[in-house]
Amino acid sequence: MSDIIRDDTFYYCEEKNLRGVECKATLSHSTLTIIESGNGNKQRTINVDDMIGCLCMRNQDPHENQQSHGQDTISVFLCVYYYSLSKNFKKSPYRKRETALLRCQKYSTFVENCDYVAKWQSSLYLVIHSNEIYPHMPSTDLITIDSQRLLIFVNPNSGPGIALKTFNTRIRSFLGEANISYDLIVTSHVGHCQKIVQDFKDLAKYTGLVAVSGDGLLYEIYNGLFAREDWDSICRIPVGAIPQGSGNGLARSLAHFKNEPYLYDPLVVSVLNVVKLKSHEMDLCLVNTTKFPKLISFLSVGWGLMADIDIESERLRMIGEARFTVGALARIMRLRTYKATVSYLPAVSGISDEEMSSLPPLDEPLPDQKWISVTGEFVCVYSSLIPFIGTDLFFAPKALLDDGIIWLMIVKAPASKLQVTQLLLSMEKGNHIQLPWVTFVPVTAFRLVPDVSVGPQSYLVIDGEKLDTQAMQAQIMPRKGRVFMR
Ligand SMILES: Nc1ncnc2c1ncn2[C@@H]1O[C@H](COP(=O)(O)OP(=O)(O)OP(=O)(O)O)[C@@H](O)[C@H]1O
Repeated sequence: MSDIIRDDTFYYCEEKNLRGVECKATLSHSTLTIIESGNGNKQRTINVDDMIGCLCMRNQDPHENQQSHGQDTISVFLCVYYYSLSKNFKKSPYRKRETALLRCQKYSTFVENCDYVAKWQSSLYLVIHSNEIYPHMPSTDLITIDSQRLLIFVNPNSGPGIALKTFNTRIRSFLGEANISYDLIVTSHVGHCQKIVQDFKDLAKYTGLVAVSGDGLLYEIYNGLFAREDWDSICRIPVGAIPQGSGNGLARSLAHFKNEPYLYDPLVVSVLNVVKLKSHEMDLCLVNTTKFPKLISFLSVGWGLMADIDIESERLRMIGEARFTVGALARIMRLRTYKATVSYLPAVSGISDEEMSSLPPLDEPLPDQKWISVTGEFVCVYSSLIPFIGTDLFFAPKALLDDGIIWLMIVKAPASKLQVTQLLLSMEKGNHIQLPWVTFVPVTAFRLVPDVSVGPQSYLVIDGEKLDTQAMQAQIMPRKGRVFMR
């Protein structure tokens, strides 16, 4: 097979037998195959896609040294870490941590065996980790694992407040197994992460920026990047999402794209997306509001019912994502409607890139052509770039990372409490888009002008972050950002 990168004889070891059984190990671009010598039936195939890293280590087993009277001082071990897809007792799929331990005794000295295992280790790194040339980096030198470094932000107050503990107890060991270097910043207040990203001189030296948090810290990362002078190049730095918040739409959506068993253990599938260091282009959205002329959104813009639920349930963040259910019940009991004009540019309207870059600003009227406007009372206006806006909120079932589309939902009044309940319940499976009283359209831009002169006001919520009700306009920025996804 031409695909073979390395093959050699090792001893396949288990915890209780560190001498191991002689085997042949063959590494290709897609698998590591270990076959017991003289017993072709005993074969183990590990998908490269499931591997996160490997370590080279010396024999540490005191019993073995006693048994062999200290004679085995030459062996070197190669430990491969992988997370294979398995099924639990309920037959639900999950990622199970496994290791393959191979003992090398090819040469008569420890140093020679060490050198040899190091060669295997380098080959494994090359196949496990993406060696893509990162567009945000100043140089196009060959990227090696030693030159990769992540800047990781942890929000200790995300969701139920265990993000830092989770980092120390679980995430750190994933990074160790993957041999990924990193700098860690624990955020201390609102806006801390955004300021660091905005002011960090040498940010392009990092392979990527990672948020161990909810979507709120990711919003700070994107807006910190957007505030930089080098935005046009630095926007290509990959961003990673490790979910610890009460709203984790991006992490959930990435798992959905890869068909990964997210619900069983959101952390493991999300860490896998980061440590492979493979990135994909992602649409972003430019949002102008009356008070904030330029914001970046990677997730959603909401106003009305769903925005109210998000904001009013924030004080329940300690209960994690269940806060949205409790908040929804409270809001449906006191259902409100709001007056506004909503205008949108359907994605099928065949608008050129040039026209997109010269859309009228928020304070100027929209052209009649191509734009559709609706004035009246609304229950909810909500948009998203990606499929999931929360773990159980499958808002835009057809959304892709880089489809160039803002998926816009408009729910006009009147709508009964029953209808609104049906809307929220059917969102779990993405069936809300078929409800006859829901308008769900792919657009490239939209404008919302609330009538602030009357009645109760809602919030304007961008990626889960609250603004007072104000006029806003959003437009797609196709493939402007990047995200870590294996
Ligand atoms: N140390 C901190 N203390 C309090 N707030 C912080 C801290 N660090 C960051 N923040 C802010 O917390 C907000 C919410 O963060 P995050 O998204 O991580 O958690 P979350 O529980 O999912 O919240 P939400 O669902 O509101 O986004 C962010 O907007 C960020 O500005």
